[in-house]
Amino acid sequence: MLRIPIMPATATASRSLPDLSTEELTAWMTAQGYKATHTLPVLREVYGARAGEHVPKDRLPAGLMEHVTSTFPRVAASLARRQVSEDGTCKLLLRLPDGRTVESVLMPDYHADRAAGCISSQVGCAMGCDFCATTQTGFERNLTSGEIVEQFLHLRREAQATGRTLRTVVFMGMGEPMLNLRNVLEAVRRMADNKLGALGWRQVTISTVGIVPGIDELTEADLGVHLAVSLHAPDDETRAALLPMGKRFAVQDVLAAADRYQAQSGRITTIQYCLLEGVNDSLEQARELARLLQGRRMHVNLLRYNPTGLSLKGRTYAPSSMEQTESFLATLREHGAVAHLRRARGPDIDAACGQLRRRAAEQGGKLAGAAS
Ligand SMILES: C[S@@+](CC[C@H](N)C(=O)[O-])C[C@H]1O[C@@H](n2cnc3c(N)ncnc32)[C@H](O)[C@@H]1O
Ligand code: SF4
Repeated sequence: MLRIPIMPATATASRSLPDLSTEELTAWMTAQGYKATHTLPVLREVYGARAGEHVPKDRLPAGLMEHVTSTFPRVAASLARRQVSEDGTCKLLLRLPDGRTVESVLMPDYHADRAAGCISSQVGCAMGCDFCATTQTGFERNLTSGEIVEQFLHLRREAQATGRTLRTVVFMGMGEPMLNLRNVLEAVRRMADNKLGALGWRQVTISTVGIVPGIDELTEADLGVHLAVSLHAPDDETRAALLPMGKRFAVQDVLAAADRYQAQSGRITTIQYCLLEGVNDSLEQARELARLLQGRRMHVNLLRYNPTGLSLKGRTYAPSSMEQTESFLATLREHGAVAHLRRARGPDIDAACGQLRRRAAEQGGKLAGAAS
């Protein structure tokens, strides 16, 4: 099987606790004279749903947590910027130990006590999708598994501060998760391992621009997370004009890989479709999309486009009108597709992925991380 090359994560100087694998933490603890059986309670204390509460203190030797966290901090990333929208969406810009920055977003749920988190897998992105702000500053590096998990911990703290529980995590922030799959899966294991008690597998969604070997590796990994595929057009020509990866992987091949994932995991695949005026929002395209999805266990998530200024190719995209959006949705449904319109989040802040980071860079003179 064709394997995608795994771009190595650049190691950062300091290591936080989320950066350590269970085996690494166990090795350190036993070298310090603690029992290997104390690893799990320590990890539960850090990642558990009610971190710090549900592990009775007397099950850990006195001073162990302090010893661990003074050696390996709970988080190494610091908060560089925070934007809160009128709708409660909260966008964080986190500064990594090497000075680079990534975005993570907390989105309140319809349930007043729940929230969803959107996290990044890479600093920047190499995929060059024409309407996405993330890729405009290029690709800098993969995030380590710890840096991914730390976003989850930051968002969970934000959620807790507003009386919410972080219930789901989607990899829809900066970067293409399939090109950093080893670290993404390692992070997912730490966030969603039942033994650690933070989330469940089905509370995690990995979104991809449609890297077929990556989807197949996810199938092999057999974790039972949800898969989202960013399709954005039903035909290869329109898709390839928007997403360069569309030239490499045809629509039918991407959907066939998603079928394989669905057959193995039992999970319904989400098809992400960002409506761009005059580009991919005709009713004929809606009919074609519905035809493609016939007989497949997939549902369409229509996204409102967040304008981001000039595109990579120097184009200016506009979101489809509400009228056209509703007609597109109705046409999909009339032709048998299961489809929903995703609520626009944080329209009054830099809601599009990559925007806050870009603005911070413009205001700060240069991109964080380029400081060296
Ligand atoms: C930022 S990507 C990250 C995950 C992965 N790289 C992917 O493409 O699926 C998450 C989703 O946001 C969409 N997106 C990117 N820029 C957007 C924008 N300006 N407005 C609305 N959606 C956007 C992408 O097409 C994709 O469906
Ligand atoms: S849409 Fe996804 S794959 Fe495309 S440039 Fe943005 S982050 Fe990268």
